[in-house]
Amino acid sequence: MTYQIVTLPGDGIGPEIVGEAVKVLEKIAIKYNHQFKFNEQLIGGIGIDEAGASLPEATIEACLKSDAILLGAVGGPKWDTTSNGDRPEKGLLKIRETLKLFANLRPAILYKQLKCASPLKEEVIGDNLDILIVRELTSGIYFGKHERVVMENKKATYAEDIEYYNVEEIERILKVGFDAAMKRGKKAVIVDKANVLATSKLWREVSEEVAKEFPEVEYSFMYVDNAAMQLVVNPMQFDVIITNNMFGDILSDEASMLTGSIGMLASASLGEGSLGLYEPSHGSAPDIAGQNKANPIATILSAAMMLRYSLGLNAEAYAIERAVECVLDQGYRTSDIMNEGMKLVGTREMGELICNAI
Ligand SMILES: NC(=O)C1=CN([C@@H]2O[C@H](COP(=O)(O)OP(=O)(O)OC[C@H]3O[C@@H](n4cnc5c(N)ncnc54)[C@H](O)[C@@H]3O)[C@@H](O)[C@H]2O)C=CC1
Ligand SMILES: CC(C)CC(=O)C(=O)O
Ligand SMILES: [Mg+2]
Repeated sequence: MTYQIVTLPGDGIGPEIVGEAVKVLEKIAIKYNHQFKFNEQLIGGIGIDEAGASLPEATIEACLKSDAILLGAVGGPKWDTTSNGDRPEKGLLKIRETLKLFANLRPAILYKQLKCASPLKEEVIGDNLDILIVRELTSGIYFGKHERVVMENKKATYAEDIEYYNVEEIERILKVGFDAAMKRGKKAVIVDKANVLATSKLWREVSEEVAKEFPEVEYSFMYVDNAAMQLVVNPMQFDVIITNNMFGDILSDEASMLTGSIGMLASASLGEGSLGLYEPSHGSAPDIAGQNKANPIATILSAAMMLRYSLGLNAEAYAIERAVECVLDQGYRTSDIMNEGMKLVGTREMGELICNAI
């Protein structure tokens, strides 16, 4: 069968890690007799440089015609102050919004081989850590009004960012979260700041209603400040965490360290249909870009999620996940997950090793 895949390498380490994930998908295509047609498009800083926009029209058109999208990362100091107000991150937010990808699934899974790569004590992370963060992705403060008003009297200058959620937006992400919990450990924690925020209070009300549709799911609420602490004190208490756009962004970076590195955390951004966007949870890592140092595993595992969720290729997704485990079993590590006695490899070598293990 033939599948159309748009690749959006983006900036910084993006091209390096997407390159390795494409190699892995090419190996899958050979082994399982599929055809993946890759169509590379621009997004982020390179979009601004080469096409004058962080999300060029041609990219949107290609994505809409595709079966799935694989993205690297966007951003970098070069574009932190552009003259027309555009910046790489705007392209990322816009593609999520345009494709209506409201549900961001970020699994923080500890590979047993990486227990000692985490800065947390082994007894804290346990043996089977597997948390799914379900993050709302197309609303909240990232999509509210952002304004800066400069007054003549400098002291009166102000800026504001508005957090907005309506019932429909909250309901649909909660349903994704509760549904995921039903297929896992049947436990959901809704993370908010309901002791302060009106939006969080609304999330709680809607949660009580949605929960009635999932009577088997044991659910509770937790304030985000406590959740940040609980994730490092007792991460094993969590099964599914459901939360808003900004809290999910922050907590998923924190949860990544339970797995050893942000370079291990894959993600899937999904909407109502089968079209999805798959990307590692990390950014463009300008500090290591172009040095063959980036860990490509988060992107490779995101490609596995793409096979599972958008293309329905479960066996193939599983083959990638097993290949990653096999390479970790053999002791190969990129520098972010390196430990004594292990074999240090670069981005390209890690990609090759995973291909060879398929
Ligand atoms: N989805 C996206 O495209 C995102 C883009 N960004 C953008 O990325 C740029 C850098 O942001 P930062 O805050 O530094 O976050 P970052 O996630 O790019 O990097 C944070 C730290 O993690 C390390 N790191 C990240 N990915 C890694 C990997 N695969 N292997 C090994 N180490 C890895 C980096 O070297 C750095 O030390 C900014 O322009 C930011 O706006 C940030 C987050 C998400
Ligand atoms: C750069 C942001 C817009 C996105 C982000 O940090 C993320 O999705 O993890
Ligand atoms: Mg982030």
